[in-house]
Amino acid sequence: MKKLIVFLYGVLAYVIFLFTFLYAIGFVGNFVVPKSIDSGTEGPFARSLLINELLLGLFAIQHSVMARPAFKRWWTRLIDPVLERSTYVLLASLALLLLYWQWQPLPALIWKVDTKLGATLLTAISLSGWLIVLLSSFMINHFDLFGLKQVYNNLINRSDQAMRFKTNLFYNIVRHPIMLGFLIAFWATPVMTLGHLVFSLTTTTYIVVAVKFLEERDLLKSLGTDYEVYKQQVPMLIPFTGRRTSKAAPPKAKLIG
Ligand SMILES: C[S@@+](CC[C@H](N)C(=O)[O-])C[C@H]1O[C@@H](n2cnc3c(N)ncnc32)[C@H](O)[C@@H]1O
Repeated sequence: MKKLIVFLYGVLAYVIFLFTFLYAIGFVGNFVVPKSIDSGTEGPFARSLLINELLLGLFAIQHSVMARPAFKRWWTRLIDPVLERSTYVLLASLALLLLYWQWQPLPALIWKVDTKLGATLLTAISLSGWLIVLLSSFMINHFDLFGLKQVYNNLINRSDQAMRFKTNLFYNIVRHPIMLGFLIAFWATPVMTLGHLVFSLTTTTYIVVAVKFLEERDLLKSLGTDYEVYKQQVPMLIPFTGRRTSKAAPPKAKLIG
C-alpha cells in the first residue's frame, strides 16, 4: 500500500511538471495561456523588477540547492530516497507556477519584428527550442530526470540505478542541449518587451553560472577523467565552437553519482 501511495505521488508530481512545462511554452510565447509574460496591468517599474527577480531567484535557489549531492545526502535522511527526485520536480514546478502567477509585466518595447515571415520564423525557432529541451531529456533519461522511474521501480520491487552518463545524439553536439533549448526558446521572439528581456537575461545568467560552476563541478567529481575528455571534445552550449579533437567517446556505462 505504501509503495502504491509513493508511486501515485510520483505520478502526481510528473503530471504537475508536464502542465508547468506546457504552460511555460505559452507563458514565454504569449499564446493560449490566460497569464503570460507580457499580459496584465503595468505596475511601478522598480517594484515590478524586484518582484520578477525575486521569483526567478526563488526558482534558481530551489533548483540549485536541492540538486547538490550534499543536500541530497542530508535530505534523504529525512525523506524516503525514492521520493527525492519527485519532490525536487514538484517543488520546482510549484516555484514556476508561482512565477507565472505573480510575474509583473514590463511592456516597454525592445524590439518588434513586423514582417509576417520574420515573426513566424522567430516563433518557429522558439518552438524548436522547446522541442530540443524535450527530446534531450529523452536522450539522457526523461523518466529518471522527472522521478517516474524511481517510483515505478520501487512499486515493482526492482532496484534502481543512478542515471547513466550519455554522449549520444544532441549530447555529442553540446554538453548541455536542454539548457541550449531553453536559451533558444527564451531569446527567439518577434516581440521583445522589457519584461521578456529581464526574464531572458536573468535565466541566461543563471544557466551559464549553474552549469559551469555547479553541475559540471559535480559531474567532474563523479565521472573524473571521462568528463574531462568529454569537455575537451564537445562544446558547452554553442554548437561547433571550441576545440574538438574527435567524436565524443562512447560512455563506458558510467553511472552519475
Ligand atoms: C536538468 S538536467 C540538464 C542536463 C544538461 N545540463 C543539459 O542541459 O542537457 C540535469 C541532470 O542531468 C545530468 N546530466 C548532465 N549531463 C549529462 C550527461 N551527459 N549524461 C547523463 N546525465 C547528464 C546531471 O547530472 C543532472 O542530474
